[in-house]
Amino acid sequence: MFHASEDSLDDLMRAVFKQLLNGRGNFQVESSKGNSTEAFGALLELKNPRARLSRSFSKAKAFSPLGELFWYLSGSDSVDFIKHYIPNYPKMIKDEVKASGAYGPRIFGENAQAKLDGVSEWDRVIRTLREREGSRNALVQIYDNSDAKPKNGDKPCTCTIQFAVRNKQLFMHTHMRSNDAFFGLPHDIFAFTMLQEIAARELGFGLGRYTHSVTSLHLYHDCTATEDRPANISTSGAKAYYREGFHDFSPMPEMPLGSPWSSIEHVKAAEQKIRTGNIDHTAPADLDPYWRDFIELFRIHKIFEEMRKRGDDLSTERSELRKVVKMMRDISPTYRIYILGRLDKKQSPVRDLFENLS
Ligand SMILES: O=c1ccn([C@H]2C[C@H](O)[C@@H](COP(=O)(O)O)O2)c(=O)[nH]1
Repeated sequence: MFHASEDSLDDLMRAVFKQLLNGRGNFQVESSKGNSTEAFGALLELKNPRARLSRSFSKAKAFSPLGELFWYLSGSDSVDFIKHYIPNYPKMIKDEVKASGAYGPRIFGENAQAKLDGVSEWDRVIRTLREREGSRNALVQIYDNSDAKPKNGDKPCTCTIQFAVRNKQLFMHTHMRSNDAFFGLPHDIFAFTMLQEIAARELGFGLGRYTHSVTSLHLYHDCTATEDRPANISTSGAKAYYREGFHDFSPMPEMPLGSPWSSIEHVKAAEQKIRTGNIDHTAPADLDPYWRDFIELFRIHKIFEEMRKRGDDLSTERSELRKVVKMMRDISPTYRIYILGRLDKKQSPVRDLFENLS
């Protein structure tokens, strides 16, 4: 069995890549999604669940995990929604319209209606822990037996998410049947630890540790694109990441105290407006900066997406980039590296535009 317990997502990924690139006892597995090296039976622990974003040169991504989180919170199974943040999604699940394995509807109800009515699986878990802090029943089952039946359907990789209160702190444990160490793992840990912090705030407990068990934790071998699947650069990517050495440690800001759900509703509404074209949509004035930052990041992502679709050259100064610089001044410096990562900022004038940020 492989296990690792670390302070940050980067330290955890480093331990996982070390095992999958050079460790003992791994399996070589052939699957329809490509050949991979697998650690069978893995247990990971993130001691500081707020250190959930990579600060590395090659894996520092915030936009796609944040987009995926709000896809879950919206209870959506729309491929159109998630492909705005993860363009390869339709190819990965082989469906252009509906992600049948989407987690959001299973946790919060379709389009989060059950959450709005207070009858979702999430609400049941929260009630369970309110009634009895020591409960071992506060879990949501995501993978269902019926998922095994559709032949080519998108099957959830997550089996259960479970919460528990210990020493007045909210702990969370996720079990996954299958986890892609390079692309899936950082997204999954980000989303699940955010759900953990949301539940901790809703219940009024501190944030405990996050644990994550996986039956098949695997690293795909590099391969070129075929008609059926996109190219994969996981193994060379993991090697490049490993060569970077240790990364700086910078946890995300703490979520404001109190139930976060009214703020989440504001961000959900804003995300939808921005994604569907209203790029200038701004947050309500009284929204806490923690949540306002997410809205600004969604706006910045939309600006970059529009530029990418038009094929704009990101090394020249343009009005959209000046707008991004202006927005960056008002959001937490934690997120700057993710924004800079979207630029070809090595040359002036873009370099000067972003370096003069105070
Ligand atoms: O939240 C998710 C969803 C999917 N996957 C990866 C795991 C597998 O590489 C692939 C799904 O393939 P199967 O296990 O269904 O064959 O997607 C994840 O890592 N995390």
